[in-house]
Amino acid sequence: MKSVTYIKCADQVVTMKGASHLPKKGNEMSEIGVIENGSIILENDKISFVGSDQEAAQYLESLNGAATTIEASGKIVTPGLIDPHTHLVFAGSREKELEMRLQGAKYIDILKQGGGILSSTRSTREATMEQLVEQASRRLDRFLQYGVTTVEAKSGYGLTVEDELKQLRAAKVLNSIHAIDLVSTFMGAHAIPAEYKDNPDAYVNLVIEEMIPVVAREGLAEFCDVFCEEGVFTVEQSEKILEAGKRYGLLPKIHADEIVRIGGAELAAKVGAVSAEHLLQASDEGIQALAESGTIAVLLPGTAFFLMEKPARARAMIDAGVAIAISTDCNPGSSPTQSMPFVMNAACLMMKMTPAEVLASATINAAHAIGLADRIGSIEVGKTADLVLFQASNYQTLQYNFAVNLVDTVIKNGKVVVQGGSLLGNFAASR
Ligand SMILES: N=CN[C@@H](CCC(=O)O)C(=O)O
Ligand SMILES: [Zn+2]
Repeated sequence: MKSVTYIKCADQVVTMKGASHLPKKGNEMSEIGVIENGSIILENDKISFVGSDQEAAQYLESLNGAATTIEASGKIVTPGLIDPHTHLVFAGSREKELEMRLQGAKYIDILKQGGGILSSTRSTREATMEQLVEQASRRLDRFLQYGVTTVEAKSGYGLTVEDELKQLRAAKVLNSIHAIDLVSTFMGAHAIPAEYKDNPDAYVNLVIEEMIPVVAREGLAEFCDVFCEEGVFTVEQSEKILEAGKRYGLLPKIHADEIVRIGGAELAAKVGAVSAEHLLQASDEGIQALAESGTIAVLLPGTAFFLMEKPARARAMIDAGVAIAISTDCNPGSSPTQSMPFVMNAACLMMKMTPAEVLASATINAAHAIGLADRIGSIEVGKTADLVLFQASNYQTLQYNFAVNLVDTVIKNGKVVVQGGSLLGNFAASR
């Protein structure tokens, strides 16, 4: 039987209407399609009506059947938040590195000394796939409570064929058991593993010749990502890996210009990357190149916060016409958080993005960054019913009342999965 849900008279419905073909850039990022006193009707897992409450009542009558009503007065409704960049599946934690960094150690030097990503690689290699699923599903529960309904997840803590596959298979299991939808990215080029320290090119060959073909053959990822960084993968190595991924149908993404400006943004444009991530050090030329290639800048202000660095130049990017998405970068070393709302606050308060731009970055533009904008990221008829009801009477409050979780209700595929801020267990991970 068809289920009908009537979300009645929200103070605001933030629709993000009209950007399913191309991401919002420049001034478009401020056009977020707010309907005052708006209502939404869901039929099964799809949105079938968005508009004024009066029109909604008429539409409901035409359906001629019972509907479940969710009173939304005193709340706003947005599309489900989308996190387009996480390293969700890993074992272990690295709080000692925070202490080291507070005493002056640099994030990249900890990696060069065999810690950092390589420390998480050791723990992840030791874990079974079931243990990875168990640990990541708890993180997904938290994402859901923060209003996130879709998450991209990268591999990159295995760094052997088998361990990379183990991480990607864990993500596949999570996608099938958890309410949150996952999109997978292969990131075997996340670090040079210790056993290849003296022969990084041999590891690049392993990624290209063995890892990429098997990941593609097993259908375990949609995207291929590389940590293009001084002391990690060079621009040349990164290009080879991303081009190899493209030959196997894996769309390129790139961790670019995070710590040292080595031309990662320019490379992203050159290979036609879907997105370039981090970009703290991106040059004016790099930003211009991203604008021209239509590559989305996925900015990670929570990472800049946690690494105590200056964030990316979001305003310069918006002025140049680059489309921006934002993300938690959830990972054990540089951003151990699942809080999209906090990251949204950081985007506003550290990068001076307006509340409207922030919401566009966390919804429709994030959907574009993971290739799903035809299905999610906006509240439009025909789209998947992924929605968040926040305890707020206008969208600006989400950035004003900072570091507070204002999520009241989360609807995923037309079903309520968070109510009154609490997970409804039967929809969360089945553990
Ligand atoms: N910078 C590279 N990769 C991750 C961090 C991974 C880690 O430190 O474990 C990032 O995006 O921040
Ligand atoms: Zn990352």
